[in-house]
Amino acid sequence: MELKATHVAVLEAADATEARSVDALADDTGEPPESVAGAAFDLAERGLVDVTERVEETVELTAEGESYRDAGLPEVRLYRAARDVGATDAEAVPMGEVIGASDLGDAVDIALANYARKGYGVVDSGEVTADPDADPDADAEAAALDAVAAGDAIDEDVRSDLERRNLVVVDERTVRFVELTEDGVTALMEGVEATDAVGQVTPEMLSSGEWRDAEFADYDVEADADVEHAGKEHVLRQTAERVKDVLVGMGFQEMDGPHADAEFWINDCLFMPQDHPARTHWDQFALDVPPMQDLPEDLMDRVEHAHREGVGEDGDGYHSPWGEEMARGVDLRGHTTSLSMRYLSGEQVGDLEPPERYFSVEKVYRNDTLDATHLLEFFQIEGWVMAEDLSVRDLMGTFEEFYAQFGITDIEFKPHYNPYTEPSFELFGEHPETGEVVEIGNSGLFREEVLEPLGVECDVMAWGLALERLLMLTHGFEDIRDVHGTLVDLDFLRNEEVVY
Ligand SMILES: N[C@@H](Cc1ccccc1)C(=O)O
Repeated sequence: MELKATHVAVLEAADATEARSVDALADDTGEPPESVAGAAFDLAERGLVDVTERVEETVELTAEGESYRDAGLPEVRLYRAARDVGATDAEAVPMGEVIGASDLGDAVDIALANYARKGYGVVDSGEVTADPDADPDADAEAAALDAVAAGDAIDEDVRSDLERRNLVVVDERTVRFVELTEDGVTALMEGVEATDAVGQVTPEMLSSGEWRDAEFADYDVEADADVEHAGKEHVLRQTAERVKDVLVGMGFQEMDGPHADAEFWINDCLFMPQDHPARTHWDQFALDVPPMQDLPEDLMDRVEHAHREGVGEDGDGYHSPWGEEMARGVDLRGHTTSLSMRYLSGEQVGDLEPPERYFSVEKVYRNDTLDATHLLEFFQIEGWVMAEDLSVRDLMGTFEEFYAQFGITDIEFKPHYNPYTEPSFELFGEHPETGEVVEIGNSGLFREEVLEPLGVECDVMAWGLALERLLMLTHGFEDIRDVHGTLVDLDFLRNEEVVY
């Protein structure tokens, strides 16, 4: 039998009693592993060898993982500090005191993000408890960091927690093994010879004229070609564009505005009291930049009045503190309702006359804990309709019409509370794979306390829907990180076409 030289070398190096790895064969033959793998696949097609594959994983500590292995996990250090200053499960100690007693530095947020999850205690309203029964010496994640450093296997669940915290990285590689078949053994016994047929012309062959006498190997027109993955629009972007088309088709115009905005537009205009828990850095990202100067003074006065005294005849404000300084602070917007406020106030495109419809499909930022259904930044489908005499039926009808365009016809509504809408409704849809009911949006009719300062005299119904959740319902994936970030499902992103 005549074979190409690499094929002969691979066949001779392969064994009938032991599957040998491509790397081992590459060492023996002196050929690069890719050529060995290519030859092995050709030989397998002729039935001379079997090729099997195995995915091998290696787990390694990241620099951050390494640093916690030395200094201790931040939540463990927080727990020890809390116990040192006398916290128990019944005795909460102010956060400042606990942090002061610790050596946490900028690891405080990381400590807090993991503290309760691991049962060390509770962090609430700036105070920390510490469960005396918790045993920091038995911390499974700390033990796993040591195990990884020693090259030992660790528990799957702990591993995914550590991966999520970016304390370990898992590398996967496919290892191929080649084993001689009976036909391969027979072929070797009968004798295989390397053809001197040339597979590829080289520049040297051309300049020396050697090509004239060479015998060329047949060109295999049936051989598999490499798959080239061209750049393409991300499925989320495709879906965003589709959402825009649908809303434009329903008569809406698009809004645009700053990602980093004054709290005034993000919160104060929305009648969110300045001491509302959602306005702390636990929930939103504050920016260390100068306060925003450029805010409409008269609107600010009216908003302040609504907060302090309320609006209308029997209105009653919050009687809680309200300060301009906080209103001028700049945050990454936690919702795009800040854009709705800018437009409704007339600041963005001048005064509006009903009926008007506006939308945006834009990014928002929240200090959430990353998990299968939460991201720290995601796209919100914001929208509002300004018209006389709107009712809950109009709101529901609009959603039914919108979601039907995506094949979703079983939307459910649940009464909800927002400081800025009354009534308010959360929207839910059924996950096509798990059957679970997933929250997909939040909506309502803006209150007088919001509309009057803005100078809007008719009704406004409004909503914020999550684009990623819409995609979960239409495509059935269960983890939002399949489309975002470092854990994305590349096959899905490469091959999925968005057709609604
Ligand atoms: N801002 C709300 C959504 C919403 C917008 C407008 C009115 C009511 C609700 C959210 O982010 O959840």
